[in-house]
Amino acid sequence: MKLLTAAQTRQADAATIEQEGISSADLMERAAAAFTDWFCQRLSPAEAGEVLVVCGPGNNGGDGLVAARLLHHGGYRVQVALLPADKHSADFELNRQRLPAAVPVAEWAPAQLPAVAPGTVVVDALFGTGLNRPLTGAAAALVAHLNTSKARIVSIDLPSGLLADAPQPADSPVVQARHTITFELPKLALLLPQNARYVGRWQALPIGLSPQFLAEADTDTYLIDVTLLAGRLPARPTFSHKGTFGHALLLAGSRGKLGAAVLAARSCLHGGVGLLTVQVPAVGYAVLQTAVPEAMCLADAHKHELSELPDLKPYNAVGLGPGIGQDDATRAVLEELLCTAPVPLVLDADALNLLGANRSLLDLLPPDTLLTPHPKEFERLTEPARDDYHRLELLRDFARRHRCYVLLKGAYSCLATPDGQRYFNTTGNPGLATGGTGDVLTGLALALRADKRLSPLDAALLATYAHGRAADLAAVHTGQAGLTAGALPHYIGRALQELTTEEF
Ligand SMILES: NC(=O)C1=CN([C@@H]2O[C@H](COP(=O)(O)OP(=O)(O)OC[C@H]3O[C@@H](n4cnc5c(N)ncnc54)[C@H](OP(=O)(O)O)[C@@H]3O)[C@@H](O)[C@H]2O)[C@@H](O)CC1
Ligand SMILES: Nc1ncnc2c1ncn2[C@@H]1O[C@H](COP(=O)(O)OP(=O)(O)O)[C@@H](O)[C@H]1O
Ligand SMILES: [K+]
Repeated sequence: MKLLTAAQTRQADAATIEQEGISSADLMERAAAAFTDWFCQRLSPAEAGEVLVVCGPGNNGGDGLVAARLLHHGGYRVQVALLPADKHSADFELNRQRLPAAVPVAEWAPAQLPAVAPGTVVVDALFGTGLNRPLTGAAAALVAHLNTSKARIVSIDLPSGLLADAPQPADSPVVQARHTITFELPKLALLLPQNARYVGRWQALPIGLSPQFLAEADTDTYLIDVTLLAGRLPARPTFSHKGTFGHALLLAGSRGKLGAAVLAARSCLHGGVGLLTVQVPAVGYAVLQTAVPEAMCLADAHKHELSELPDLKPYNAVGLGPGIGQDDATRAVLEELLCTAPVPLVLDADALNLLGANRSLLDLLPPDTLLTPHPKEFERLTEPARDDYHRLELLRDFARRHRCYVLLKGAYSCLATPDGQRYFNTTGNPGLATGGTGDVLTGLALALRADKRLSPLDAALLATYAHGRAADLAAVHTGQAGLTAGALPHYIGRALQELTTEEF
């Protein structure tokens, strides 16, 4: 699926209105009805108590007015607070007229803002995608008032004061919502860690925006979801053999960190690789042979660190990084790998830290290499980012300059491609915030990179999505807190199966 800018969202609204021959008020009714359905499914009138709908002057405020009417008809006790404004949108005016007289409406002037009791349910319909500058004056005062009230705030489309897809000063007034209910597609701002305290939990509700517009919209930013991945993972042919799915080499582990090698190796096998060879420091030989009997094992000459690169001819892909440490001998292995690599590479963890500490090695990165840094590792490869938008710029620049794929890991991991595209992942949960889950991702990405049937992009997209999906499947049984990296590989097969396409 595509991610649209605020401007494109407005165009999508307009295209839908034109193509369906409906009025903008009809579309507003549809959007607000979707919001109200969501609301009613979660809170009964008794649970909600008094619902305060706070409306701005534009169409976001119009959504709020429609929601107030629908909630009133649904048996909720509703009152409406209006932000004082000189002008209002036409659909705001229309829905102001349509509001039943039984719903109390008051303009809330900044000098005398009524108290909002703790626990009050507030529907925030002040500003949405039309926000074009940080809030000041009466709007800023109202937002500060709501934020200090301990109300339960639900934002329509966006937390008011938050720009949909652009940075803003850190001290801008923004509503702190518990839930943000957005329309059709998430906005970029909802995916960024720096906005988590405003957004709360978000959900995108379909409102039937023009499929034609969405299909044709020009974008470089996508969501990794089942729609995007459809047809990218071919089924395993009946007469396939282990050679069909490639032979991967995993270089991992050091003294005290052999678990990383075990996790990545198991994950690679569950990811469907044909053959796996793991090279570990000599101290890890018995560990690997016992813990992962399906893998062949090479013992490095060095007891505690990786110090030598085997002949790479047999392999379709090489993964380096999990648990390797940053010894000089291991840096030399990385350098040799970059200079000689005739095969696709996946680099993670200390392989990235070694690159960061030895920046001249970056020029040796073979094209289409996949790097999987978390934000700290990415910073070591580049520079400290001013904010999440700046980090995304650095990410795009890095992937372009080095002609590689970079997966910046997090709650919504973002894959940047050599041609400047960005893909945000939609699977996974906070259960993944535990040691070793990144090693599992490396193993899975290595398996898919070794599969000659997949492009570098498809391998990276499928690995990212299936890793998060495996965590979602696992959490059903383990809960999020009980999720361990060791449990994750057992769910990878099912996650991949869901994505597999049988050709007809
Ligand atoms: N048919 C449709 O299109 C549909 C739209 N939908 C809904 O519409 C929402 C977008 O509506 P919108 O475009 O009217 O913008 P909105 O977010 O209400 O704010 C604009 C108003 O705020 C003002 N303003 C801006 N910044 C300001 C600031 N810092 N401080 C103060 N004022 C500021 C600006 O005036 P300005 O001063 O810039 O002239 C203008 O008056 C969208 O999020 C969704 O909820 C859904 O119903 C689906 C169908
Ligand atoms: N809150 C979260 N929600 C979803 N995914 C998460 C969250 N926290 C971490 N992850 C995922 O877990 C993995 C952690 O990787 P990493 O930080 O390298 O861990 P480790 O080094 O311990 O293996 C990444 O794939 C990341 O996207
Ligand atoms: K809002």
